[in-house]
Amino acid sequence: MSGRYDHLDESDVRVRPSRKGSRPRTKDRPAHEDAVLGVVTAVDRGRYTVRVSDRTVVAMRARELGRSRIVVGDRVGMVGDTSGRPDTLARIVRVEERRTVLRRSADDSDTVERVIVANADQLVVVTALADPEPRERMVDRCLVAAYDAGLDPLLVLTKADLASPVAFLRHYAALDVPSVVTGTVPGAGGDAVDPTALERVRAALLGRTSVLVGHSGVGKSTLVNALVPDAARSTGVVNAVTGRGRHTSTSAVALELAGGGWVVDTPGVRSFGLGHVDPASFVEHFDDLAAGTSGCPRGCSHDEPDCALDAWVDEGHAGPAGAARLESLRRLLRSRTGEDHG
Ligand SMILES: Nc1nc2c(ncn2[C@@H]2O[C@H](COP(=O)(O)OP(=O)(O)OP(=O)(O)O)[C@@H](O)[C@H]2O)c(=O)[nH]1
Ligand SMILES: [Zn+2]
Repeated sequence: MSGRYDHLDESDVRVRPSRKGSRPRTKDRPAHEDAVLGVVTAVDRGRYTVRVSDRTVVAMRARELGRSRIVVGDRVGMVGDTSGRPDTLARIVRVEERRTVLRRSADDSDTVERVIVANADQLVVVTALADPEPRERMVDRCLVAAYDAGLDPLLVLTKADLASPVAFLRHYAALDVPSVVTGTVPGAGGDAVDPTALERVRAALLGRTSVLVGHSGVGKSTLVNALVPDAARSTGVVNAVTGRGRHTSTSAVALELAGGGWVVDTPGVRSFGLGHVDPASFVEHFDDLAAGTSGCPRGCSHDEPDCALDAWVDEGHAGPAGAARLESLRRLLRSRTGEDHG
């Protein structure tokens, strides 16, 4: 980003719609000092849907932005017609620095990573307790992706009306991953999410930008529809065949929660390529273990006989949960590789 705006924070930027028909500014004036700021909520074939405080603007990218990608969650500055009226088109002239980036690569050996969501706070891993059976390995991989991206993980366990969460949650006890259990009201049809459970989910998402990921059939759409009843309308994309408000594109879309916060649905994302995750930096997410790695051989995978973490844990430096924490760390590290991409 240009250093020209370093002295500005968001509240300094004047937000006003540009007048219709205003002329392009001359080259030597500060570029786009009157840009209107917004958050990208959807991307579809070169058209960006951008939420400004009280309106939704459709924009295209200005040529001056070059090849850099703009993704859901990006905070952007726009010029041109930012009124949001039908058939108007604004121009995105800058993208603010990203606080976090959630990436995916097509698979573990793929070095081409794509940012899928910018500026998210939380990665919500939606897993059914039954029908389909929970896939621990896929959950592990999502947790690795969350830690790596600097997002807080949250487990949302659906279909508690069909099976108990106790056994599944045991796998995650040592990781201190927060979880919310939800289900539908028995006998009320598959789509009536239990209101008390829904409130717990809502509370966990309030005021934050949360990216939802989950395997097909786990009840992600059911949950999104319950959280954002007008989801279909607000995305403006309704499947012509089913009419059920399914996204026809596979790109992420951000939905605004009543009360504040965003839910980012990622219809096409079932897993994350984790080839870029390095064991040495990953262990830093485990404060109690990271300090014990100073005795490790150079380039230690932390999952080999010479790893110093076994002794560290045996000597009690990581507390009573140390052994379980180390086992969990190693399980997550192993989930990076292998065939099952969930
Ligand atoms: N018993 C029970 N059924 C549920 C629950 N949540 C969703 N379902 C049902 O599970 C099925 C799948 O739910 P969806 O919300 O479509 O799942 P999804 O995760 O969006 O899956 P895709 O549409 O394949 O992406 C539907 O038949 C729902 O009615 C739940 O908590 N309990
Ligand atoms: Zn080690």
